[in-house]
Amino acid sequence: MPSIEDELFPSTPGKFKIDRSNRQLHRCFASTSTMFLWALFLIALTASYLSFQSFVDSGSRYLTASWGGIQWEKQVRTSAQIHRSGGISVLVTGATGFVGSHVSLALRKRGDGVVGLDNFNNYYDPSLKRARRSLLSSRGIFVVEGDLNDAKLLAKLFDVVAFTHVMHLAAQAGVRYAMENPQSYVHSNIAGLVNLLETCKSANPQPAIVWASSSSVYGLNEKVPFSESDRTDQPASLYAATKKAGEEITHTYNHIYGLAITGLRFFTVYGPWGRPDMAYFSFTRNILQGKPITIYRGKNRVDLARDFTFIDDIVKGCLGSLDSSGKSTGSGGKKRGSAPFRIFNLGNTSPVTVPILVDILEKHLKVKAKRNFVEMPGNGDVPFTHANISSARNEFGYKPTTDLETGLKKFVRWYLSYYGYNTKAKLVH
Ligand SMILES: O=C(O)[C@H]1O[C@H](OP(=O)(O)OP(=O)(O)OC[C@H]2O[C@@H](n3ccc(=O)[nH]c3=O)[C@H](O)[C@@H]2O)[C@H](O)[C@@H](O)[C@H]1O
Repeated sequence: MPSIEDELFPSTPGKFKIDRSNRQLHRCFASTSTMFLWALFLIALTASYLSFQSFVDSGSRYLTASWGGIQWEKQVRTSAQIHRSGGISVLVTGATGFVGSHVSLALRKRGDGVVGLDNFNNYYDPSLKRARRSLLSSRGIFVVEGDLNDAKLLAKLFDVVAFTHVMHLAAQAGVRYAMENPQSYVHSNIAGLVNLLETCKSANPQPAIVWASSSSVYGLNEKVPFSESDRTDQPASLYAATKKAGEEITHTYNHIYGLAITGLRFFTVYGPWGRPDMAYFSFTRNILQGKPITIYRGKNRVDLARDFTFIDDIVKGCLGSLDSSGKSTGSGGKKRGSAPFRIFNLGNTSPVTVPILVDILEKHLKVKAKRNFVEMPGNGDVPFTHANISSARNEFGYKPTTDLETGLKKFVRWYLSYYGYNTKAKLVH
């Protein structure tokens, strides 16, 4: 008599007898077809479960995510429309950030198509980002709320619009914050960048990319002014290291996939709608509130200096870079020929010390600062920056025109009005 095991597993090796009766063979075929039917049933069950799961997944994504759907696609398409002959269609990442919002408005003003992308993170007060978004929205610029690391979202955006250019400004900024939250720099400045490049390389047509590197890549370089060919292998902060890594990563995408890429080394950008984490901004807030400000000093009490660059000059540099970017040569992930790979300094060429910056703020705010000098902590800061801008000038006519005095006057006027101070610098609400 066959055992229970034989009945259930008739094909178990070593259990078949060569000399079988017809009845045994019949039972064997019967149980094989039963198994076959069970297998079919299980496959059908699994397939219907999986499709139900994907229905639930996509359904919940549409219910919870802030992107997707017919209406959303229409908004993206409308925002990307070009309104001038020879215009470009640009995906601006970090569109509700400081530089991103200014560049988006400038592109829109001259008739280019602009779609923004921003994750509205809370590195600094997101209400400022929302206010910038309202401004963009009032000019017809749609900002998609989403993260650079969302590959599906990026692919969808390129499905909906054949962007000619990407202005990549989304990043984890700030030199000193890198010691508090190092992972956020890796997430945005490395992983997010690679995700974006992956999407761009596969797009058909491939866009040209202009992106924000940083003056901080010069790190401990002491040769002044800083030229693009100077050494950048001594970063002083993780922020700087991720920006330097970005320059290397973009090079590989240019080399392998034929993406046209321009990296811009911004030098301490300031101005209206600026970043609250930066010194000129937080100094203004503290001075108005009667709180002390901390001013770092270098070795031997040497003042720190920055090549502070006004936002309008940076915007001109960004537009010049986009217009002279050249074309990517690849399509669908295949390189067809070489494409431009460029890196430019965008600075002001006239460094100013931090105490002088404070003098100017005091003058415009009409309030004395309570200065507290401390030795520069070893937290990633560098003693000075100074840009040589001849490459950008030769390539696309970059010429900064705003000195710190004029630029800070514009910033202070904006600050007082945005935060509701009256002319006597008192908080109204
Ligand atoms: O060019 C860049 O690539 C970077 O520029 C900017 O970095 P930084 O040049 O360090 O600007 P910022 O913080 O305004 O400090 C200015 C000066 O004030 C000093 N500083 C700062 C804070 C303080 O409390 N006291 C002080 O003396 C400080 O020691 C420094 O000397 C961007 O933030 C950064 O994201 C990146 O884009």
